[in-house]
Amino acid sequence: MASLTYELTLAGLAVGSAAALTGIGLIVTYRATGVLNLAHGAVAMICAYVLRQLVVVWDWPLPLGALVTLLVVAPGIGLVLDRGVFRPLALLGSNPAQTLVASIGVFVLLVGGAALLWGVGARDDAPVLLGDDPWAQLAAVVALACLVTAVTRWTRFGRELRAVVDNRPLAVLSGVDADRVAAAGWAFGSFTAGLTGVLLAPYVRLDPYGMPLLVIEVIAVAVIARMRSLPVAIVAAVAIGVAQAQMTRLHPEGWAGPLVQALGANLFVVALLVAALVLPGVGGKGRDALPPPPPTPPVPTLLWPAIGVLFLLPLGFAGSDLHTAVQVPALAMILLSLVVVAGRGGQIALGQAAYAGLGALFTALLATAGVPVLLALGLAVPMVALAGLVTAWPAIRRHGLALALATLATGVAVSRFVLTQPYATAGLSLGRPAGFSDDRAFYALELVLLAGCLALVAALRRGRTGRALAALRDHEPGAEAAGVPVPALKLLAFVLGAALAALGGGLLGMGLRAFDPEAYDPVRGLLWFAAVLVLGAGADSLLTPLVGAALLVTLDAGPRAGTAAALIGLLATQSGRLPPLTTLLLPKATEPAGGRARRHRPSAADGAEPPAGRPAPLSTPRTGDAGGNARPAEGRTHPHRPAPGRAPASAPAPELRADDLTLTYPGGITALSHVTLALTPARITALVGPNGAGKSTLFDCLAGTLRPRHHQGLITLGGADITSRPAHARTRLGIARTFQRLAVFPSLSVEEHVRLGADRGRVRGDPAAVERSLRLVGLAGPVRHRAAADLPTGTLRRVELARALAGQPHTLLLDEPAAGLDAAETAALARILAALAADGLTVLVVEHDPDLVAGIAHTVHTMEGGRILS
Ligand SMILES: Nc1ncnc2c1ncn2[C@@H]1O[C@H](COP(=O)(O)OP(=O)(O)OP(=O)(O)O)[C@@H](O)[C@H]1O
Repeated sequence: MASLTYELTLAGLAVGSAAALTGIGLIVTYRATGVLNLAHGAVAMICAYVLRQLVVVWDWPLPLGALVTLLVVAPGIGLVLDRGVFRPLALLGSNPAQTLVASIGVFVLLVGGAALLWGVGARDDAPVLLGDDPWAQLAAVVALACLVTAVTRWTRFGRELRAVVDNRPLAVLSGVDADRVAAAGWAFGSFTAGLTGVLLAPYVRLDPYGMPLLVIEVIAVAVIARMRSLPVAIVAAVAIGVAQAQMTRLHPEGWAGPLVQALGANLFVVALLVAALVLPGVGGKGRDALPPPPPTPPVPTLLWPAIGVLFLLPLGFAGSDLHTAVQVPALAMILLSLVVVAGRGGQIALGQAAYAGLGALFTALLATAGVPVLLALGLAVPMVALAGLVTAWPAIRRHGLALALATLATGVAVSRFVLTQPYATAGLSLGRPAGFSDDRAFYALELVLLAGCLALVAALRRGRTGRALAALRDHEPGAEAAGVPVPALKLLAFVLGAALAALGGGLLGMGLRAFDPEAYDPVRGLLWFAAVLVLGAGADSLLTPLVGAALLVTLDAGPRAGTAAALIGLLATQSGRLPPLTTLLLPKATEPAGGRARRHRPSAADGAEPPAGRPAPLSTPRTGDAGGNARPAEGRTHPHRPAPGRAPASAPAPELRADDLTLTYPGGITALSHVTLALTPARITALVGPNGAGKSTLFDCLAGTLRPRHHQGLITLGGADITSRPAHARTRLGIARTFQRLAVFPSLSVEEHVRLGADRGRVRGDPAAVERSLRLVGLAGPVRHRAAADLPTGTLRRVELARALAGQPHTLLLDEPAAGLDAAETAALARILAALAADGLTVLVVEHDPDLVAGIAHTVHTMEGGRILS
């Protein structure tokens, strides 16, 4: 027994060493470049193939082949990735989500390229480089980690690396060549990937798909090490490797047996899932969502019948052509699911293949149990939607890269623990519905279902939910401030995406007349995600799934496997620099306004259309004595002159107050210390003070962006405790806010912004609310149809204000509303705020502009050092 334990420990050490090596490479690349390289495993696979080519096919001596592979090819790949993909992206100022898409592109490109060059079959003749002594492998890994640590601690390069990691712009200003540091990071990272590949190749299946995915699972090790600590990465890798090996000894009876065996073979997947869902580490501060789409024109109405005809053409096909075409509508539905989640919702969803696979699996299970197959599919879709709810619930709370990893890990886990396990898939049969067994009839059925799904998604995109999803994608805190329940909406996107993917997956299985887990491999999920982004889901277009499915199926049916992956991967590596390809099918973009752009010449009669680059002043007339000139005395009553665009106040506004708030940030800074503040209803309260006084923190506590615990103080509205109410719920209670840094949604038009506010505010369903708000801020002219991306700051401040007012709040919180406004615009703003207060609105203004404060505020509070002084 002891010797078995030792043998298994040795086996675990070998796996753990390879995992540790991957962890070291990922961490060094991440530290030097900020990129979590999902393509690390694909580089490992390419290097393993190259060594095999040199040594086995071309008969080079092993040491020479190894030297060339590890010291020339591997670092060379890293340098090419740096120069050709990631540095240009960094120069464009890409966000982490774009970088992640590019690394998925590299992954898909290398997998497709390897399939094209070496075929998809597994090779079992990879040369053995180091022998199979795990202690030697572990020693090599520890030596490498020590070397990296020594270089970073004690060399000039190491100091430069640490400077770049801490603060890249400052390091560059201090004369550090950050590009050189990044290039070295890429070269080293690729070297470790190459070493992992050539060490692992003799012991795992060397094929284009298997090894890259194997290495992706090992990202767990780097996440556990918080993308920082090499010793933690090594210990975690070895511990998981050894635990995984020891689990192979366990053979419990009954149902647990196969599950424990699956766990023993996939412990790194479990670790990745737990690490991505629970541990802090990667992402966090980065943008959660994919970037807003570039401007695209709406699909011309005439194009749809043409596309319809193209999709009807295969009904005239026969034989293998028709059989191949059967896959297109099914795949289009899966890609449509990605348009909803990633295109409109902006969420990075890398596990969509799993939902498609579950759709096919549940359909097959029900059909095998005797349920008619069409009914089985109908039942499978809500079942997978439920699975989507359960799996997305923990993932949606993650941000940035962690969300990407969580969805990827979920997809891989479903694939490893369900789709590929005999206990779930043995003895399954999957056929086609009665009456639709021949390819032509089945294709027609698919077309009907696809048309229904397209109509459903089109309706969703046009309505409230579509607007809210686009807002969520463009600016999450802004969407929340507009009353959008962000977690629930993300969940809805994932659930809807899972349901559509399940329908497509089920049809794909029926088309093939079998449940084939390979059709739903996680690598395919990455390919589909990249395809949708490259072809235009970034542009959020319904054309994308149709074009994408036709392209992928056609290329995959060609003579060379891997063509589709290589092409999509190549395009994805250039994402951010190329327009989405489906836009090439469309006429040139004019004015992007959520598909409703209209060309319109400005005229005086149009209202307040601002001249280019210079917005017109707000349209509110001077009201009372708060017109921007005279300072209203505290407690003085204004003549009640309602703002012309605002519904008359019905009841007095409830009082919003903070009581005894004390808030300390994680770094130990006490931003608020026993602060009490009450906003007098129907009055303007200003909060002033030096930088760092705590104004924004107090503002965020009132708005719900920050939620103190109860022992840290109380926030009440009309006497009711709202301390734990989230921001969107406070918006619905009538507390609207704007942001210090503009929170607008670039892809939405001015009018859509205001509609969003009206959809989710205190008063909903008032048909006049949108017009009133637009008129109030002077945006009722043709400018209402223009996308926010095209407008200057002054106009956008008015858009934000109109959005906030459209829900008819009783309390308005404004964080530096005059930032970026010129004198005329500031005076106009003062007039409108005075009119709003005269109309019964409670206003809080955090502002640095003394003139604005002096002109409008009834009460001025000064803050300093986290306290209210007066
Ligand atoms: N997320 C955070 N983590 C840690 N410390 C923070 C955070 N946000 C603010 N602080 C610190 O809390 C203190 C109060 O900051 P706050 O932004 O509320 O001040 P402010 O008066 O709004 O300043 P400004 O006018 O510059 O916006 C400052 O010392 C700031 O550095």
